Amino acid sequence: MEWNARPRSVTPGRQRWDVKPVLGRPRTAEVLAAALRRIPGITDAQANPVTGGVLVRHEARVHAADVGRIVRRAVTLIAGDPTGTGGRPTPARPAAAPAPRADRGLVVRPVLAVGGGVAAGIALVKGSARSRQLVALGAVTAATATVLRKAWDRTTDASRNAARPGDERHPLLEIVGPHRRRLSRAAALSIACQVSEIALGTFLGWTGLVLIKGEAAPLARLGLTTASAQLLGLAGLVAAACAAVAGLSYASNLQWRRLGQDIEHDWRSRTYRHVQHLELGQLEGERTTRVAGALTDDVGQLGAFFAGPANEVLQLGTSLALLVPAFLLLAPQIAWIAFLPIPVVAWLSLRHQDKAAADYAVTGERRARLGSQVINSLEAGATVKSFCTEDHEAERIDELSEAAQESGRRTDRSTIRHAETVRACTTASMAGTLLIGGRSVLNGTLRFEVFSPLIGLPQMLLMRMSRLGGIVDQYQRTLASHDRVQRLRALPVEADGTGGTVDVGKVRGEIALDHVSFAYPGRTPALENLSMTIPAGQVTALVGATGSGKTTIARLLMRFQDADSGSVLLDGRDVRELPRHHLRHAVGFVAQDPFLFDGTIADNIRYGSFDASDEAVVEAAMRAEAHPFVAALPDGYETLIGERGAALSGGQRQRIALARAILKDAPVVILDEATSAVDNETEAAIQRTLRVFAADRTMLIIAHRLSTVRHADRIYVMDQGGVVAEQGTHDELLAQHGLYASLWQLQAGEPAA
Ligand SMILES: Nc1ncnc2c1ncn2[C@@H]1O[C@H](COP(=O)(O)OP(=O)(O)OP(=O)(O)O)[C@@H](O)[C@H]1O
Repeated sequence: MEWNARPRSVTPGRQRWDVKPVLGRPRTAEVLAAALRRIPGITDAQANPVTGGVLVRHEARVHAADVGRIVRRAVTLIAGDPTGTGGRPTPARPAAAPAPRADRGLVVRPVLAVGGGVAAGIALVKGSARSRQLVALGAVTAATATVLRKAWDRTTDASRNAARPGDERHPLLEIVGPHRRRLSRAAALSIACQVSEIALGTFLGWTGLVLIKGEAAPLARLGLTTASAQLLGLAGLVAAACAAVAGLSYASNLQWRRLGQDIEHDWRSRTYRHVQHLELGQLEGERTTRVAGALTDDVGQLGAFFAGPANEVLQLGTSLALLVPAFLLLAPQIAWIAFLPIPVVAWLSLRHQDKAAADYAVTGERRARLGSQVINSLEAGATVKSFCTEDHEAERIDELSEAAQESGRRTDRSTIRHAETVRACTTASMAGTLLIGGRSVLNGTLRFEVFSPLIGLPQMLLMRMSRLGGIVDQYQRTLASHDRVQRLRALPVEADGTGGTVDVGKVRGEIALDHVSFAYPGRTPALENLSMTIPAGQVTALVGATGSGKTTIARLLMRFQDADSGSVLLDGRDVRELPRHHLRHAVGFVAQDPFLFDGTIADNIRYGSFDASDEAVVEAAMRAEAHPFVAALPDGYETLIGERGAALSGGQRQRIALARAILKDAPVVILDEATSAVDNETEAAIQRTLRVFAADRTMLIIAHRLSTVRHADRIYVMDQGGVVAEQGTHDELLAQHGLYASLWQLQAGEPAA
């Protein structure tokens, strides 16, 4: 039989698999790896479409066999293999799986189990009816304890994600964070509400008793001797219990919802703050939609769990805490059947949880891809139309949407199947309680007065139990969301220099690169052993081949990236030692593709210099040659420019960005192709004003158009691999008859002198 996934090696915390469906399919490999990485407890996953190998790293406490099941399940979902075994007999545990945690329990538990089994056997064969019932109850309790213990172990293991090593708190406690007081308030109200509900159920049971038997003994003991007095008393009690249930339910629901909102707001603000301080390289390495998803859907899920399912869990717990002792005290002979569904349902939920982990991860990954593609296609509107590829884009979305729909359908199927199985179990148990309890009443071993009020109570509990599947479902989603948010929060923030402060007013602006080498991850070096000086108070230009590392130099100076070796110095101090904010306050930077925010022109010019006066804004715009076109707009500086400045031309956008940098008034200014989109005449005007602006500051101009830099004090001509091919003034470079001279000849159409 053909196989889809089989383990190649299994060592503690690490498994290698051969996975056929990823062979020669980079996209499938990517989706599988990303889906596996989403699963709580799996710290890393790589899939190689060339070799078909999948490497999974996981936390030490997650069992190797569980990881094996998850990998198979995810492969099955992605490959569409309905058997769920990868087409190959599934070994109970991958070949070299590590032994389960060695503890004394390995010896003690079997001994206890064998001893308990023998004792139970004797009681069943030789004991009385009562002892048989007690054995049944003991078995139910032991099964419940075992399954719940396993569930708890798993959830705590799953919570220890790689992002927070050493943090032993349960993820739910971590999610609640500082809102424990509200949680306690909400929990207290829920418990009170639950007690009222059980009281209401008991009163209704007593009402039945009065109607059938003519009296309810507990009420007679309260002095209500006649049936009509008891009914009247019960009416009052029922009304009071109803009012209490309604009031407490309202108050507790309000508290839970507020708790959910507080948690959501708190996590969103803290996570967004963290994201803002991430290293730029890290942020650029993450898909925007993925980050946005974590900040919206995932933090929403954290709050939603507390707004709903957490309350249900507590209500279920309270019902159990009240009903189990009540049954044990009053009707131990039917307690075992009333509570039999608990271990069964808990076990089913656990099994479902195993499957759901992989299902949700694959579904989530496919949805993320769909969302990302939708945004990409919408943003590329003009490109799509110009290439007439509307249908192609629609097909791409169709394909991704179908994939998401397919895995969503599978997830829904297994979730609904689980919920219905749980319902069947609880209903069967309800019927069993009625039959066995009824038989006990008939044969006189259970008094009707005791049985009557108890009949309705487990029903309430079991109805809640039937929602356990949904709660586990939500819990699973919450853990996965928590894990994704934590992974985002585990990305490193920018480290700050410790070499003292920088007084921006005193920065001279001398920049030096000293034997700098730098390569972007996985790429050949962008700069190799580069040394150059950018003197203070002068205009220096970088020109040369595309991809020769000009922008990279600016990024190293801004500390968007750090050099792999060598150093970048500002006024003789290594930029890595300076506080990033001080350094960036000292440098004005206009990027190749400047970003304009959705807002007015004035807001955009003022961005970062929020206290600047209107006059200062207009003056900066004049220096950037932006004023004439802004003044001609009907709303002038108050004109709204749309997302990314969509309502402006490329050249207009550049001038707004230039005005923003001018307003910043920094001692060092870097212009990276800052005027590449403006016409020659406007650029000449900008250069004239910039010459005045540059008089007392250091200016680094990166440009392809040589007319932009011909007046620079020094020009560096860069060549591939980040090396300086030539340097000098415009005239000196022309006289060299080298690379610069030929570029000039090409652009200006005039030969070098
Ligand atoms: N974020 C990035 N990740 C990986 N590689 C990058 C990244 N940015 C730039 N590179 C690579 O580094 C090299 C230098 O790029 P850089 O942008 O510094 O060149 P440039 O001289 O400014 O080019 P251009 O004149 O076209 O703007 C190029 O090979 C480029 O592909």
